[in-house]
Amino acid sequence: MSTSPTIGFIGAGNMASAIIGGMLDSGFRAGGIWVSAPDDAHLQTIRNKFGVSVTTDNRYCAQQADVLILAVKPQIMADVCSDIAPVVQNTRPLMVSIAAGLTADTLDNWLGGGLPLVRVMPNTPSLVGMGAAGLFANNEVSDDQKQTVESIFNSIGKALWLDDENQLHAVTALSGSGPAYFFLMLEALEAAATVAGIPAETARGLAIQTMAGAAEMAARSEHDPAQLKRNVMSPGGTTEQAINTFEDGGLRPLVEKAYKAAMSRSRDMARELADSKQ
Ligand SMILES: NC(=O)C1=CN([C@@H]2O[C@H](COP(=O)(O)OP(=O)(O)OC[C@H]3O[C@@H](n4cnc5c(N)ncnc54)[C@H](OP(=O)(O)O)[C@@H]3O)[C@@H](O)[C@H]2O)C=CC1
Ligand SMILES: O=C(O)[C@@H]1CCC=N1
Repeated sequence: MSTSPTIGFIGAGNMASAIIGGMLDSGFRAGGIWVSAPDDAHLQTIRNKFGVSVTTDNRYCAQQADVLILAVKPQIMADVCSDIAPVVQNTRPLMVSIAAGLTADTLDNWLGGGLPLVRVMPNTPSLVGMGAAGLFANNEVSDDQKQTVESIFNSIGKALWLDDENQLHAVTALSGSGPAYFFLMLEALEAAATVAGIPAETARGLAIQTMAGAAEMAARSEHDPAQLKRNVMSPGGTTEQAINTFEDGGLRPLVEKAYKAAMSRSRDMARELADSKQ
């Protein structure tokens, strides 16, 4: 693979935009990126924002790419794959899918078989260079190609390889969906502080800074999160009251239940989508 491969994106939504924005910030060339999606007006917005090349023709985008990132909803992936299959069977780019649930075998089957394919479960903080991605490669992927995908996702955050594709369900429920869990916490904290009389803007600013500070501390500290939490809880103080309220209200089992619901949905999607096109 060349040192600066052309990267194609099929799909131009939330996740493709997050990855492209992060890649450009980290020094990838806009001239080396192609994006395809059905709505020309939306594509023009993407082109104006990022300076990338755009087309409404998925096959044309596929033809340009050394690395082709499939960034459409899982439910339309089969149609997209069967449309581009003749092109990619000819040009044999490194295929990358970021879709939740869809297995490498299912995707490879839809693409005509035998292609190098990496499944990635990224997340939206990729847009600000703080993404977290789990990666799994099928047997056709060379070490060189692995390095290429790793360098793309490391450029927008942290990329970690998995040996077992099944673990991607667990990663989806952790870091793929995870940003939404923390946004929910921000919403709830902001609402509670607003009810207590703090202006919404101030409440949001303090809540965000607190979440960012706690994450940075957890990342840098030699202590585990339980110890860091105890360090905030002065005996007989305020934090203890809040933490006891969370524990008594069943926050831990609720988190586990929510996590399992996301993981189970990922498994169900894999089954439903594989069955739907057989
Ligand atoms: N959102 C997230 O946090 C994460 C999402 N993912 C995965 O990423 C993938 C994309 O999700 P997300 O970005 O949120 O979804 P969006 O709905 O935001 O984006 C989907 C994109 O696909 C485009 N599209 C629709 N039909 C076609 C077609 N036939 N050919 C080409 N493009 C098409 C849409 O075009 P138009 O804009 O014109 O409608 C849109 O740009 C999913 O598979 C999801 O599982 C993975 C990790 C995290
Ligand atoms: O909710 C979803 O299905 C996708 C996958 C992970 C995050 N968003």
